[in-house]
Amino acid sequence: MLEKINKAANFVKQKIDGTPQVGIILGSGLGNFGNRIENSVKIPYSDIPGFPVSTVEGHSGQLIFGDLGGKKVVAMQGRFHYYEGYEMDQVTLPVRVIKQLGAGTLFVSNAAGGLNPDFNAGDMMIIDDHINFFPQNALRGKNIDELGPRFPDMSEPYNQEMIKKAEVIANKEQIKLQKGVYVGSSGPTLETSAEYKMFRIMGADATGMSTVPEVIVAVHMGMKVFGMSVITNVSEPADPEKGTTHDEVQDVAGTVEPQMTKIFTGLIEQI
Ligand SMILES: O=P(O)(O)O[C@H]1O[C@H](CO)[C@@H](O)[C@H]1O
Ligand SMILES: Nc1nc2[nH]cnc2c(=O)[nH]1
Repeated sequence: MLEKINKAANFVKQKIDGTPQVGIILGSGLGNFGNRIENSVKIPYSDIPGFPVSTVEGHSGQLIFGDLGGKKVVAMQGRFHYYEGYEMDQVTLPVRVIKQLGAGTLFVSNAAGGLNPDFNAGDMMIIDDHINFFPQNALRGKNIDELGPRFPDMSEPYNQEMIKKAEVIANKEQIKLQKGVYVGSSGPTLETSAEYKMFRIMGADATGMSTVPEVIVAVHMGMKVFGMSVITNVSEPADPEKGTTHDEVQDVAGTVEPQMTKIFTGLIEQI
């Protein structure tokens, strides 16, 4: 695994000039954020040794390195999901490569279904905590001691200082922000009505099919993590007959992306 990480990181290092301080993972419909990165170098995943390829619509499949908020950043325009058939070490390989490139902070974003009855489609939620409901932990298998401990502490996976700063930025920019718990499960099915209810009873405010494995691996390596969900649909819609489609998920996320950009950029300026 270490060899795989180094090989991919060394390939990327040859293509870029400087060290990224922040890694950013862009969720479904949020890829346009990548186009806001200046002086960008784009590296298709298919060129990077050992990288999987994106198979989901709205995840274009490239690393974008460049300047944002006065810092060097590297963004994943497209992530890998467990439901695509990838093993957990493939899903999380880019996070390990991003750390190996030098980034100490990870920003994650996703499109998610709202479970909290106070949430509406189009809301943004700061991820305060998560529930790992994937069938496999991302760190299952022999621990890679060079990366982190066998039993990583998960009492505060999301950096509380960055959460407070994000709330200040949102207040100043008059952006409405929710805050809550994200539950990650494997998908690709969206939830039945009973499953949405179960996740709510478990204590979650939003649900999706990503993020948790990436965050676990990042925390294992001692990275600081900040996460945001865009609520693209809700578990109790006004018209229950309508259902949820991936097109709708991408459309709603796309309309909220400019606000997410303001929060992410504001935070990066303060790092
Ligand atoms: O979590 P991201 O990648 O934003 O995508 C979310 O949107 C897709 C479903 O429409 C699923 O992949 C779900 O996880
Ligand atoms: N699991 C899950 N993932 C999503 N991604 C966007 N909306 C949803 C949802 O309602 N459930």
